[in-house]
Amino acid sequence: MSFRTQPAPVARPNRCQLFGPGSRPAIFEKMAGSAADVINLDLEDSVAPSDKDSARKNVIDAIGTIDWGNKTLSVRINGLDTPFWYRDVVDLLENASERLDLIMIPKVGCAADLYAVDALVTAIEAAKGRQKKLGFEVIIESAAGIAHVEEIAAASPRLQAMSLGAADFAASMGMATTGIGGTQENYYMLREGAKYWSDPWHWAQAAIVAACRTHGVLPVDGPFGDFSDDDGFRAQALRSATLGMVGKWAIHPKQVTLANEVFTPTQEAVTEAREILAAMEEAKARGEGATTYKGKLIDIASIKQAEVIVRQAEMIAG
Ligand SMILES: CC(C)(COP(=O)(O)OP(=O)(O)OC[C@H]1O[C@@H](n2cnc3c(N)ncnc32)[C@H](O)[C@@H]1OP(=O)(O)O)[C@@H](O)C(=O)NCCC(=O)NCCSC(=O)C[C@H](O)C(=O)O
Ligand SMILES: [Mg+2]
Repeated sequence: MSFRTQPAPVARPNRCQLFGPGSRPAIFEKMAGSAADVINLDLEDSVAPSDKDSARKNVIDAIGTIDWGNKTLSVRINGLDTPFWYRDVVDLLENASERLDLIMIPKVGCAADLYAVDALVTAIEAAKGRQKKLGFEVIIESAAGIAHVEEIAAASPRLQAMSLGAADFAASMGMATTGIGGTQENYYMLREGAKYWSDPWHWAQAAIVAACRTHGVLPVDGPFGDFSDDDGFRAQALRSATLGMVGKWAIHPKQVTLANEVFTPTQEAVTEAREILAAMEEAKARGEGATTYKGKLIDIASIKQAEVIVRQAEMIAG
């Protein structure tokens, strides 16, 4: 381990982030009643430009009037390249109740993007005497975002989570696909006539996880567009969880259960992790740093791996 230790991210469940357009208030109660840990009310790309003002009003009203339970409540503002974002921030901070936990900043490209929003938020919080400090989450969904991912992860103490936005990311990178996440037909290796599909999102996910873990931010996988494909969603989510991501977006309510299942450690995994910890305790008592568990090597690094699973399970159980 470096002399600089790895900071822990905020300790709250983030297995599923359920999105809904701010222009569709009829679904807000349904979102609040879902099993998602995080609710994202959207002012950005699911809202037509002509509906931006009314969506903002819907969202501000809903923050204060709907019972969101113990969910983390987030609003996705418009991008910093639009004429809408400053009004989103000003109206939310001046008029929304303090039930709002986070704003999500889309299409961030550099640390200065967060600096700009932080400056505005900080000024309004002080002017309005808001007691609760607003948190941030960001989406990495451009070539600039992934190129500057580490400086973005380090950019603001308000930053709690970072997601990969596969749709805008693919567009910005010039990727030859209209798919949002998942397997891409033409991304395969060929060996002796057989195709072996690879994962075109893998490298960006790994870069996001590394940047997030370095700076104590939660890494999250973004949308999976084909909500009729449960197996495809599950496979994408399992890959993300294996890489170190803590959750995934749902763009339809049927994806919530799938995400919660994948990002909740199974009882079997928790039992095994606890057994590894117990085996290492016994090894330590014998003065050994390494031992075997079910015929495999375990050592001091195994303690840290097992602790990740146990901590996650305990945090979800509350
Ligand atoms: C995708 C949808 C437009 C589908 O809506 P709809 O046609 O109404 O679906 P269903 O008829 O199957 O709905 C079944 C019931 O579920 C309710 N419903 C629908 N959507 C939601 C929701 N998001 N939350 C809660 N409940 C929902 C319906 O009202 C039906 O209820 P009932 O009649 O009582 O049975 C729609 O799901 C939708 O708008 N999804 C969210 C879209 C969104 O927010 N997109 C933005 C995030 S993804 C993105 O931006 C890309 C990213 O930035 C990137 O670059 O990668
Ligand atoms: Mg996007």
